[in-house]
Amino acid sequence: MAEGKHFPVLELKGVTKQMNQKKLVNNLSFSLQQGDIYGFLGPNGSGKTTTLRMITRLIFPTSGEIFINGYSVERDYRKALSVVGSIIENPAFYLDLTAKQNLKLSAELSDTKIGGARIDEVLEIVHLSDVKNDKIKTFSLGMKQRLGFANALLCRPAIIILDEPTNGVDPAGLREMKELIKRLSQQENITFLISSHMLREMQDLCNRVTIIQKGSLVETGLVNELLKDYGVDNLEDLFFACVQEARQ
Ligand SMILES: Nc1ncnc2c1ncn2[C@@H]1O[C@H](COP(=O)(O)OP(=O)(O)OP(=O)(O)O)[C@@H](O)[C@H]1O
Repeated sequence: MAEGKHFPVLELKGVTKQMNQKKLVNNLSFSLQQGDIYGFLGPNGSGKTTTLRMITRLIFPTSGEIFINGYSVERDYRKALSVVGSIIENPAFYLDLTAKQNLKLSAELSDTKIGGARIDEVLEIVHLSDVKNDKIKTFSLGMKQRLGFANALLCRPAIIILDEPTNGVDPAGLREMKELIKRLSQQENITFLISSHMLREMQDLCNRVTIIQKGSLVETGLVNELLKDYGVDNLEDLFFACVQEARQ
């Protein structure tokens, strides 16, 4: 962590992304504290993926700045991104290699030094030790998803970023994923930022939400407090109350 004072694990300060005269993300500011599970919500095309891609430096903001543990993603990206595990695009694994071989390859490509013991450790955390020597082509989608988590865990991240992780996952896989996220948040104190349209699942999982629309912040805060403020009892109603209010 940057020296001196306590920083949010992730902080966006007035971040804007403009493309072809259009503001895909508009002056967005919010911050994430350690150990929380954040839902990142918004209608289709509201700028969630664009924001997550800026946080992980796949694209650059037009203006504004992003900090991770106090380090600027633009100016100090090695330090900033060394604590980020992300699953933004679908994790692409080599189907003819085993789970362990895939993680080994990923570890070799990483900026951080990752030993063989850590590879075994992350496979254990996601309960894939028994099949670590099986080829990925024999894996179910749920197992591939867990391997994606194992891959994100390799660098001992402070934050894991997930872009619509529930897409195509069956109910058993969904339950497994939610349990895994809760366990990692509690036991490893990992912060999660999860973009999703599955509001019921997000209600089970998240203690905080950030809602955006047309690239702009609509609401951010503790789920329980926002439910009270808006006089609703579930995240779906909260979402529509926020998004409709912003439309007017
Ligand atoms: N490379 C690009 N060039 C121009 N416009 C883009 C580009 N990428 C995304 N957009 C536009 O930016 C807006 C925000 O897209 P983004 O994918 O960030 O939204 P999202 O909230 O993740 O949407 P969804 O929930 O549908 O995944 C959309 O209008 C999209 O068409």
